[in-house]
Amino acid sequence: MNVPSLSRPLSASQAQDFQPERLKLQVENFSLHYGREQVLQDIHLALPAKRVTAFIGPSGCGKSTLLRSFNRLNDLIEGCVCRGDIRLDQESIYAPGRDVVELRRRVGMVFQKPNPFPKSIYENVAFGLRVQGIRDRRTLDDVVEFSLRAAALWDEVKDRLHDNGFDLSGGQQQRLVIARALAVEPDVILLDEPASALDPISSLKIEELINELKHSYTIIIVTHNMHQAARVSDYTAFLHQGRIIEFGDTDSIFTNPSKRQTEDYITGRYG
Ligand SMILES: Nc1ncnc2c1ncn2[C@@H]1O[C@H](COP(=O)(O)OP(=O)(O)OP(=O)(O)O)[C@@H](O)[C@H]1O
Repeated sequence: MNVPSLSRPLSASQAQDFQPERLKLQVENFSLHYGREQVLQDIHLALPAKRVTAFIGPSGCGKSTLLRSFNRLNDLIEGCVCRGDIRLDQESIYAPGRDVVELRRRVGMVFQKPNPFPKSIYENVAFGLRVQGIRDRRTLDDVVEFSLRAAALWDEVKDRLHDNGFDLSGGQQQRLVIARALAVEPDVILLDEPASALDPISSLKIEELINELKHSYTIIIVTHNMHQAARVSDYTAFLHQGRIIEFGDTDSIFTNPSKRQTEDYITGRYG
């Protein structure tokens, strides 16, 4: 098989053809209902490792639902039923007996509104390790520093690690939440409109952070901001009424979409 260079984005057909070990997530014939309402229909997607994929589409088309399917957060919603499969590193995440706690450690999630815990900056980041029973101070210190550096927050908080997380600005809180997700060594980070509640400068900092993090993590971002999708993502999936209308490398989707619906959406004709 002709394996494209990882330094260049893939076209949709190349992504389908991509070597299995470099695919992080594969969605196969995936459908989801909330009660009687079908929200996702026959989704097929193949997402390469260590790349950023953006989900775009009009309000209510199912972007957040699809995002939540990658770490089975929808399981917590009563009446939610799904069919088909999602594989992480070739293994089904919906297989009977799958350890969902471990899945959510590997597939971390950051929401639109920063949600630090009412604890110190240090304890916010150390939280997941403490839950795992890790008590060794040196280990905790190292992971807290590593995670805060990786989230581009260390320099701003290193002298106030024992201040409450709520004392930070909104943008800093969002980076704190990202540090908390990084501390448990995820493979995948799901970002649901992570910058939409932030001011423009904080929003740009999150975008810069995403550009750094993609060297180490596979990232999926839901965003309503077309400029942001174009800036931060390598691939884009356009959803409409629960279906993937088009998926491909971001440059192609934004400059030369193959479907009329995609073009109408990204040029602001609807949605
Ligand atoms: N917990 C829930 N229970 C029942 N229906 C839900 C639930 N969450 C979402 N829905 C419905 O599922 C559909 C898809 O919602 P979802 O939030 O995934 O869309 P979205 O594309 O992310 O929308 P937005 O851009 O407005 O956030 C909508 O019709 C919504 O009303």
